[in-house]
Amino acid sequence: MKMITAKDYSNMSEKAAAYLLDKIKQAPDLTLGLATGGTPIETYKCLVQDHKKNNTTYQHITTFNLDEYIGVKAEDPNSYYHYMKEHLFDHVDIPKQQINIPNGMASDLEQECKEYEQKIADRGGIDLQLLGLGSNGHIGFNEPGTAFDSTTHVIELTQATREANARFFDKMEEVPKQAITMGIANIMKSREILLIVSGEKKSKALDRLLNGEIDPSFPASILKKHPNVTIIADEAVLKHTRVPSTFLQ
Ligand SMILES: N[C@@H]1[C@@H](O)[C@H](O)[C@@H](COP(=O)(O)O)O[C@@H]1O
Repeated sequence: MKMITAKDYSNMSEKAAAYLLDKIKQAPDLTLGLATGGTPIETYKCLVQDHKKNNTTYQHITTFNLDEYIGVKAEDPNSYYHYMKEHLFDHVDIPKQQINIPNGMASDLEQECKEYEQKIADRGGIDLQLLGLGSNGHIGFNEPGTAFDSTTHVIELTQATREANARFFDKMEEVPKQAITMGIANIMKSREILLIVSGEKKSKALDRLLNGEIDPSFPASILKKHPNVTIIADEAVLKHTRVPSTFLQ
């Protein structure tokens, strides 16, 4: 794993977007794994600004989102489908048929997971996966205890995750209890991973990732076994994180 440091959230977002754009320019038919949550919002904003200014094209890009809430309609402002349209897809030239997000309204969720797996496989896997870090170490919605060899599956969200995401909803009761998420094996199979982490509240999690044991009780810990992970972290998170010197470029 290597670490790129950023001054603050904006600077982290600019660096993350520049990193992604560099890869997109090198391989315009890239298969990108995308994340939601608060952390990537400004990264997407930078991609949109770049698209407007420099015309970087997404015509041949294929995307796979990590996860989606179960029981939230696509048009609901809290669906990850809606989030992606709002923050990225409606503002760049990616063809709709190249966008993949699990369908949390599918009547047969097991079948939906299988089909999502197949779509990823048919595309030849993910080239570059963008990741955020949950405070409890979740990646995608792979909560603590999720098997490292898991593939796309239905997950019960922990109370901590529901509380962390409650800020996007009107009431706590509206926060879904389940989601579909790519598994840890899917994430680990991506050829490259870009993990973005910002803010003091993520210090404990980043510290555990960098210094703790590799253990399913902290799903992100498996990233240490991936051969090509880049972390972009801002000063606020790094202030209370012990960074082993081997991680610094
Ligand atoms: N499912 C998402 C993850 O993909 C995200 O990376 C993580 C961190 O979220 P945030 O960036 O809002 O801190 O939790 C969310 O619940």
